[in-house]
Amino acid sequence: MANYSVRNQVAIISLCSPPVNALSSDVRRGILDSLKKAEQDVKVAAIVICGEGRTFCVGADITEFKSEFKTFPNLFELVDILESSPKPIVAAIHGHAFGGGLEVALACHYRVALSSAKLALPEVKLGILPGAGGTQRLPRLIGIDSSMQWIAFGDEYSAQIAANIGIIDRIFPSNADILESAVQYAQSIIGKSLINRRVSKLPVKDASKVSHIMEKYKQIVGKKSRGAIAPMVCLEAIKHAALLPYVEGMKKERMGIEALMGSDQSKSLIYMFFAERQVRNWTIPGTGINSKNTKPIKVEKVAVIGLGTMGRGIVLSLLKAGIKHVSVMELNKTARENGLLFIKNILEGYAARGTISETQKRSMVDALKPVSNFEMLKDTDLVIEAVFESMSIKKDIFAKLGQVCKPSAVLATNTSALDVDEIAMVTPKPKQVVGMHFFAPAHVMKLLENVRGSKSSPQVIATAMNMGQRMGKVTVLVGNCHGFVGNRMFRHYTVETDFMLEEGAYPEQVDTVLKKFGFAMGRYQVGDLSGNDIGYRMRTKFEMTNKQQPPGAPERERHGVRYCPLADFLVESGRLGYKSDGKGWFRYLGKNRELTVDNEVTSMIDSYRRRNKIVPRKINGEEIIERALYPLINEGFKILEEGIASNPMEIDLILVHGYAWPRHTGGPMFYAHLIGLPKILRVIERHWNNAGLREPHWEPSKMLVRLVKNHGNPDIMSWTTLERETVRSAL
Ligand SMILES: CC(C)(COP(=O)(O)OP(=O)(O)OC[C@H]1O[C@@H](n2cnc3c(N)ncnc32)[C@H](O)[C@@H]1OP(=O)(O)O)[C@@H](O)C(=O)NCCC(=O)NCCSC(=O)/C=C/CCCCCCCCCCCCC(=O)O
Repeated sequence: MANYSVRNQVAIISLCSPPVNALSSDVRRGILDSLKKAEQDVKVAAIVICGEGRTFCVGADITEFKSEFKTFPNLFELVDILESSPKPIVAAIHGHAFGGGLEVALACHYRVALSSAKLALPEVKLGILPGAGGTQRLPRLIGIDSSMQWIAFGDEYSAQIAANIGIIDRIFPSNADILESAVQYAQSIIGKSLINRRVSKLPVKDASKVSHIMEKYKQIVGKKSRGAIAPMVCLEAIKHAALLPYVEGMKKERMGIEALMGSDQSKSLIYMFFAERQVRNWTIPGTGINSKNTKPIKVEKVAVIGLGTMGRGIVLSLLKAGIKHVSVMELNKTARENGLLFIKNILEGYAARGTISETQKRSMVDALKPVSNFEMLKDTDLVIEAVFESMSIKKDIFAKLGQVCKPSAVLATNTSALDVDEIAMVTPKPKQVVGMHFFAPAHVMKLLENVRGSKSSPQVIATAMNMGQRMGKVTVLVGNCHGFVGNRMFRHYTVETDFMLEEGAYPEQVDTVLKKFGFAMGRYQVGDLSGNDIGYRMRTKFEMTNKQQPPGAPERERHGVRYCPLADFLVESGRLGYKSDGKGWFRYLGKNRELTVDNEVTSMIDSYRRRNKIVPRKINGEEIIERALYPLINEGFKILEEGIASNPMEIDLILVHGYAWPRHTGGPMFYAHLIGLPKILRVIERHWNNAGLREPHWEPSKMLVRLVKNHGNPDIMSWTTLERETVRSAL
């Protein structure tokens, strides 16, 4: 709804729909009714639209997208009604003016804002476009070039930047009273002509350059938003602002939003939006323990052990989170000096770019406390161990931590696959131990996979979850198993793509198909970028690599299971990827590391096939997608079945934020839901029937089988509940 009052000739329409004043049908109706009152009241000479509570308005109510967003007044009807008002309207912005909220502001005749306010047209991130005139009004205010930048990427901008380019007419200090300031501003414009204040009537300044600008953004969007439809539709709509009168441009904008709204990509992106918020409400399956009934321990002093790649990133994340005391312990002198230098350089970079102020930088540097022995960690609240991935080294460290740290200290291990319970058992209080699996580089990557050990106490889990959120990470709580959620699932992707290489595909073909699906890089380029030796080291631990096999052992089998050694050959011939002189699955040439197909790799694959009498066959794109992605989905269901994740959203967040799964498909589980579970199961069963135990990753998840058998193609939101009911009724 909207509240209405009048103060000294100024009508105030305040949006009132906590927590973020989304433009639900009630709010739109409230604005319209209030506007009518203001227009009819002869004592009113100007109008202010503001937001109650923490923000101006975050845009259309996303929860209404399925139904109510069309009811009168629709948002695009409302903005035209506002703009045509005979009385001047001032938008008073604090907090956020996002999406439809900014479109409402653009339809007002003046816009004022607190300096702390943020503005954006982020609809593209939900797979739609600003369909309430945003693509037509913004170019008339700031030009085609800047509009494409704002709308095709959907990023937020400060009120000051918005003022610099002409969106905001007046900025007030962040501690000013926005309503009071806006009312005074409104009084100052009473009686002024509105001729140049109706944005839809303005010309587009850089209209003549539209083709050139369009080409530029098409290129950028093609690279940055691979496979996403909405950014291109946004660009098209903005182009029409330059070429057509407002009313005609609006028709094009309408066509654009009609094409996008309800599309699979938009559904996926909206699902992601809610998943990112839902994940804060963590729960331990089957226990009743959750974020609502468990309080974290107060954390003021944190320590990080190890200043290698992971440790450095973790320290930076803690500093950015505002932790004022971060002890860093690295016993190797060179690693310590390099690590500290790296951290300081990154902070310098943030300050130079204005991401943090000089004062913030200084206080972050002051917060760094190098320590040289375990004793110095005795009053630390949270210790994050980030040393080399070796069980014996980690156990050694935890045994020492268990002796010196105070009983309430939370002891976290940053491991990507090791058993958290085994590490915990060397301490006197295993309930204080938890896993915190960061992704490299930890100060950049948004994902944190927190691992609950079988003994971790609820309070300790809550503390790790809370710390992840303080660091601004998408923090997902998972159970303890080999590889946790992400690595456990992703392994199948690499295994099955390698099998396709054996059978007839080549790395460039696989990568091209995966990029078309939306991955920023294909499986083989990712291997080259992160280093093919990482997987090799892991396989070495399980005595699987080519070199470790006794003479005469079957080349295509390990421990009775199908195996493809091509990745081993690659590493054993020194082709680790980018880092080994640009040689990996591909060759990377020149300063720009241009990816090229390397005949040496092609010959290696061909001669391997000849040696093993494999007659290569043509593998099409559909088969590549199914075989690369479906085993991973199957594993996702096994993870749900075992309670390692408590719902599909958690799995999807992990794959999207940690493994670059294309966001616009919603992650593997949402993608499975879009494809339909019966089809997914059919393909999995076909492979399983053909391969059997030689390819165990195709063994269908029991949960998936049960869901399809009992419910056909149930909605993703009901999967875990239906599974629980089925299992309960079977007991
Ligand atoms: C940055 C934020 C604004 C704030 O962040 P933060 O402070 O961290 O708070 P959050 O935790 O994120 O949010 C708090 C709670 O609020 C909920 N929330 C947030 N935004 C919305 C929203 N827009 N709608 C509903 N609910 C919202 C959030 O879920 C939290 O809830 P909870 O506490 O977890 O329960 C951040 O919130 C943010 O970024 N929000 C999103 C902003 C955004 O994306 N805005 C754009 C929305 S889309 C829009 O505005 C579109 C406008 C054009 C519509 C055109 C309409 C015309 C259509 C006609 C065409 C007809 C087509 C027909 C086709 C057919 O027939 O089908």
